[in-house]
Amino acid sequence: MRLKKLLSALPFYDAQGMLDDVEISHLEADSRKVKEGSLFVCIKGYTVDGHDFINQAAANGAAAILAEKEVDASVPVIRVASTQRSAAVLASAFHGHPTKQFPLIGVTGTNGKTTVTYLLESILNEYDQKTGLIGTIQMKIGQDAYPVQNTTPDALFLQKTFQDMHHENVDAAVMEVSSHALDLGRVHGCDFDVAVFTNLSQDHLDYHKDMNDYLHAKSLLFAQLGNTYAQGQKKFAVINEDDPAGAVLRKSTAQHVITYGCEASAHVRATDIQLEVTRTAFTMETPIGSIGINSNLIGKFNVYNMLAAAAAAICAGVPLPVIQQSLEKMKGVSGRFEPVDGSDDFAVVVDYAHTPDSLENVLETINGFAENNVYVVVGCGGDRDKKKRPLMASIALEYADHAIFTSDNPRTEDPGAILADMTSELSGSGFEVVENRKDAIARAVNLAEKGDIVLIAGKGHETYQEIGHTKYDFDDREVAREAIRASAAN
Ligand SMILES: CC(=O)N[C@H]1[C@@H](OP(=O)(O)OP(=O)(O)OC[C@H]2O[C@@H](n3ccc(=O)[nH]c3=O)[C@H](O)[C@@H]2O)O[C@H](CO)[C@@H](O)[C@@H]1O[C@H](C)C(=O)N[C@@H](C)C(=O)N[C@H](CCC(=O)O)C(=O)O
Ligand SMILES: Nc1ncnc2c1ncn2[C@@H]1O[C@H](COP(=O)(O)OP(=O)(O)OP(=O)(O)O)[C@@H](O)[C@H]1O
Ligand SMILES: N[C@H](CCC[C@H](N)C(=O)O)C(=O)O
Ligand SMILES: [Mg+2]
Repeated sequence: MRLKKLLSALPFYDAQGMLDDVEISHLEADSRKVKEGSLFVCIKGYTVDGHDFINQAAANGAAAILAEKEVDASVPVIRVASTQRSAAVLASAFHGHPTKQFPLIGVTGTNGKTTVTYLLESILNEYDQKTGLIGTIQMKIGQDAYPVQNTTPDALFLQKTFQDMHHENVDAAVMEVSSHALDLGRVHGCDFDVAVFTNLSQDHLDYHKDMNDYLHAKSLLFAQLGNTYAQGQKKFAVINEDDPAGAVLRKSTAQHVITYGCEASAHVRATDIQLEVTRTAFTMETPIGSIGINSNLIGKFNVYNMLAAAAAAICAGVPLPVIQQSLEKMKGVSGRFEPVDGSDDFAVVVDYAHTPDSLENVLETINGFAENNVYVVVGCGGDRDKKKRPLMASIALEYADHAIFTSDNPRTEDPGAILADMTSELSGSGFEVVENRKDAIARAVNLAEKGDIVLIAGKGHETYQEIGHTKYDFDDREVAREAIRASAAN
């Protein structure tokens, strides 16, 4: 594409050098991956500054540079106020505005995003729609899956991926939208049709200044839905009525608001909820009728996830019987309340709870079913919100009969220091510290007796443990299975 044509997507820019005949073949934010004809986007990162790699980009064949700072280069330089935001808009234009080609559903909130996107994928598939999916576990086009590094990838990867989805004829796409992505403008350039809010509780206070700042980032998804109605276009905000943050978020958009929850005022509402150890049943009342749901998903928090997915599916025009069939078929999401087989005496559950609220929800659910003792194995990630560490530890102690505190992904932090942060406010008994995660899981399994439940929290579907900058193979489910086998053999 001609650079000048591409730049018509931006309202303002300063140009340095001759742009007339410049042809752009590719957009790239990593100088090491620049090819002949790339537009190199300089991003001031958390670790390094992309502006420092202009020479390498030019040497690799960059046709032009998009920069925020004044820079010298042998190729034309386009200066903008925010390269991150401008790059998102340019990437959308470069790839033919792919998100205008199919409905896009974005899901944000502290907990439940992955679960809601998987529920939506399965509802849309049940409705014979081919879907795209982007989130924490993976990226999917139809049934083909690809690995991802971030829950919400950077804008250049995102827009290219949406173009691939369009070429593969997806009927709709569902994606998780993290607060980091909203704050960093990764989703600028996405034309969302439905925006879903799950809930807000403490997390990521290493990144966001405070809870208000975090809420503000979430609100950007709803603001991005727009405040004007295009001819014939219907856009929806799907909001959790029972979460106090919902009242703020609904004011961030002038589009239609559909609420869900257990309160009588919600548009999509759960009544007669029956929480059982192997299933959850409830009645779902909606503006287009009522259905009974008998689901394999466990816990009241999953009732909220199902309501959110159903409300978004209703907005996307899916009939109620299809929603019902799909929710009832859904087996669960990898690493979310996933049982580990192997013992006839006690139960072992692996779950991705890595925030205070999710840990509390899962432990509350387990306590509701436990015939005997509840054991929890849990740690906190390194290079992440330190403020959640003591909170998670006291929740573990409050709800479990015995807590074993261990390492999650220590990353570049000292595992002992993370554990000290977790246990700093605890006193008395009811917990122990076993730094090595494999040993901690084995310890819990060895302690468990008939009727007990062991919860292994925090890493869910992850198949690695990140220590320093290295990811070592580690899967809680495999480690637990091995520990159960070893304990049965003794
Ligand atoms: C804090 C944060 O968001 N960091 C993201 C950021 O990394 P960074 O700022 O460190 O990048 P950097 O290494 O300083 O590089 C800056 C620029 O220089 C370029 N560069 C660098 C080196 C070089 O030789 N040449 C060059 O051009 C880089 O390509 C980049 O464009 O840009 C990277 C590329 O897009 C991201 O992968 C990375 O996410 C890291 C891995 C991360 O952990 N992010 C977390 C905090 C995150 O975003 N999490 C959210 C929420 C998860 C949840 O739901 O809870 C998510 O959406 O994943
Ligand atoms: N609606 C919910 N409310 C509270 N906790 C939930 C809810 N849904 C799931 N959880 C808990 O949070 C954990 C993570 O769920 P899920 O992966 O769906 O959330 P997420 O928002 O995608 O998380 P992440 O921010 O890491 O991407 C689950 O394993 C469960 O413990
Ligand atoms: N998306 C979250 C996942 C946390 C998972 C937990 N296992 C950890 O490593 O802290 C994050 O990057 O903060
Ligand atoms: Mg997720």
